[in-house]
Amino acid sequence: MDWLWAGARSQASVTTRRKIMQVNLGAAGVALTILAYFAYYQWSGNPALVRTGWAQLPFVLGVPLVWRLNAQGRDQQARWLVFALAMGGTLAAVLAGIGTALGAHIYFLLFAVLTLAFFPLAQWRSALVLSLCNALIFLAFDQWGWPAHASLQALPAATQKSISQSLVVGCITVAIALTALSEWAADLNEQRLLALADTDALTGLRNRRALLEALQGEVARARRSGRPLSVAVLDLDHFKSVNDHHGHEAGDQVLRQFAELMRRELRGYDTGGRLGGEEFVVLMPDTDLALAVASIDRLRAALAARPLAWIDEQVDMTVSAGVACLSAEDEGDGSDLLRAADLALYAAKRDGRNRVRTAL
Ligand SMILES: Nc1nc2c(ncn2[C@@H]2O[C@H](COP(=O)(O)OP(=O)(O)OP(=O)(O)O)[C@@H](O)[C@H]2O)c(=O)[nH]1
Repeated sequence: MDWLWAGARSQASVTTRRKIMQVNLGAAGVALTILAYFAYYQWSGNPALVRTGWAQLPFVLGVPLVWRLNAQGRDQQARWLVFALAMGGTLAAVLAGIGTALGAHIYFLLFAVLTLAFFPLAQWRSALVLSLCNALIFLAFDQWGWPAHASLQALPAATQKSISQSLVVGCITVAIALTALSEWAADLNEQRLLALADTDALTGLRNRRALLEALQGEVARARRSGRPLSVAVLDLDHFKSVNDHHGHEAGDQVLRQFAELMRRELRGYDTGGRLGGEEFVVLMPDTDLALAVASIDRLRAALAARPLAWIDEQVDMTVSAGVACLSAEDEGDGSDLLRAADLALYAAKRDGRNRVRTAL
């Protein structure tokens, strides 16, 4: 799927991402249409159709270039190129053998409409120029026509009619497929953006915003069900010295490796996230204080037992944690619970680090 995202990932604007993905899809549509007709024309054995297939084929070669231009951030050129390929391919087909008698030039009408969808609003002039060009080419062919190759004209009227129908059906199918696919791509894009908004870029864990939102949800759930909810705040010990001795990159790597350890060690229904800096949080629904402490202590022990790796060096790391539990009698909300866990964390630091303490 990388070809679809090529260039869209790095864009800040949702609209630009969407347009880039549409162009990438459009390029795939051009390639598939040309290849499908190529196969059909070769199979027919009619010299005019065979010629038409070969005349269109070179335009497929430009499709990877569209994806590449998008990947390089040259999305405007990519947009023009995809239309140049589609228009060039159709023009070659009409002029090389199929002519206008069978209605192949209807594709120019399709391009006239698609242009308006593929160009962002900010480039409406380009879109309009290209759309008008396509509409004019269609009208010119429709008015004056272009003769088909003799061998096509020699085909029985019924065969000519079915080819003509297949071209119209093909045109409609391409339009529907591209519209549906671009909606699907936009949807994927939106889901991806939503996920990104909840994700900490460095560790891939939930970020502060998502954690606080999940915490409020879990508190409400715990209140409804009367089940306990535990929260742990964890802070890597003397993390500053990792940055100071090994550099900021090493610090980042340590944070990523700790996040990986959290994923491995935590239970499936716990939610881990990074609150910021070297501070992490674990939400443990349906978990009383004793069970939560045991769970977090297992994570602490796993980190203490295994140095983290940074290039050829080993970084000994430990973590301190504070755990608090919301029981049915407690009145406080999510922030109170987090504050209690934070106070317990300070106690763990004060008592010598590399330990788990609980809120009173
Ligand atoms: N590499 C890296 N460092 C970070 C990041 N966020 C915060 N830091 C650093 O983390 C360090 C935190 O240092 P302190 O708050 O003094 O805590 P500590 O050294 O872990 O000491 P204790 O918590 O008392 O054990 C600071 O030097 C920050 O610059 C990050 O995303 N990457």
